[in-house]
Amino acid sequence: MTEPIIRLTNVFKRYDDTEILKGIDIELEQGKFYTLLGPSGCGKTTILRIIAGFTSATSGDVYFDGQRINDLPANQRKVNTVFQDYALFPHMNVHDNVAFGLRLQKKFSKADINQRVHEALTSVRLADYADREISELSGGQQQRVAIARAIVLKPRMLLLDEPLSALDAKLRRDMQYELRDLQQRLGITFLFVTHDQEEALAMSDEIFVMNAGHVLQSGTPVDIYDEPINHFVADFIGESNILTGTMIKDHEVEFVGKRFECADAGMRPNESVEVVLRPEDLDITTPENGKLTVTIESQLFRGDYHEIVAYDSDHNEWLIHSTNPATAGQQVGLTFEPYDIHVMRLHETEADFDARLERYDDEQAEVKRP
Ligand SMILES: Nc1ncnc2c1ncn2[C@@H]1O[C@H](COP(=O)(O)OP(=O)(O)OP(=O)(O)O)[C@@H](O)[C@H]1O
Repeated sequence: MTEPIIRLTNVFKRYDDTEILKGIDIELEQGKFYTLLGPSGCGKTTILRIIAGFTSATSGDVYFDGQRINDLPANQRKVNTVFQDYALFPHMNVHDNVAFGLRLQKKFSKADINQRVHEALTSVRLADYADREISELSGGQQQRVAIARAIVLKPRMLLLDEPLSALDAKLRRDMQYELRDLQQRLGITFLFVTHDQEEALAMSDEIFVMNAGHVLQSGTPVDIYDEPINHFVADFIGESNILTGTMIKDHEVEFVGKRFECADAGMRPNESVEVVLRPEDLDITTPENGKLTVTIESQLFRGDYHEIVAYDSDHNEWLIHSTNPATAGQQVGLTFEPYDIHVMRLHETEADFDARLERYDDEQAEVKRP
């Protein structure tokens, strides 16, 4: 394997008596789109700041291309940051904002600077806006100037700290496509910070799900969505029905007093577990054709599905995205497939989880999604 562009090993960060990062190990490969995802205050920005060199790790190591860079000043690192508030200079026009970092380096001719600014503005589709004042731009355009200002320096890596949070929903979605497209065109590594799980799922090659100073799980959006490692991840990513259950034996789990075939394996017989079923993997049918009977509490029509809330005989609440409508008070059967059941151990580390999946991968293939 080629050397990762960034490697953090056992990174801790303490402010006064508070431990903000508690042993972060991450590796980022060249040319991929990575996202740090987690609730406010979990330490995402602190990781960016350590990589950028704006703050240092209390302990642990930071490598860039295999070289330890803990003590390298920020301005000598081949990374640039796009901040949440853009941090543009309001008294300069678009061209001068983008040219600022190049001029500061004092090694480029005027013609070089003009050429590079033009290229950067073209990349973000603002080539015609070079002479505009910042105050004459929309929020989305200002965001693109901030990105142009970062990429004009030709960094090997771009750090993006919640860059879309100030935009309205429609613009935010457009910018998600644009950023993803830009990353692929430039071929440089992006490390993107967000607390928005939909944004992370839509944009990333790989996501690091964080909580309280730890990376809980890393993987592709599909891996994390389909195989959340624990309750926090299952709850944070997408919508979930999470139930307590018992793993009877490999490929057989019990919940709500019934036993079901499932894909999971590698737990102790009769081990207590949690079971995740995604609302979109459930549908409703007649009670006799269902795997479980539930009573409908309410429903909302959402355009392409009916969002149903129901309760089972153990009083667990179920969220169902059904293709069929239902009426409050009605008893219906729930349908789902063995591969829609995701079983989680109660206290499993990511390393143990990965090892278990690898061990049981062949067996899982038997009941996996076709
Ligand atoms: N300079 C500092 N001094 C003391 N505490 C700090 C400092 N910088 C950050 N913190 C604390 O560290 C914790 C993590 O902050 P960080 O900005 O990394 O979180 P985050 O996950 O990026 O959250 P958000 O999405 O709200 O920005 C927070 O509790 C914050 O108050």
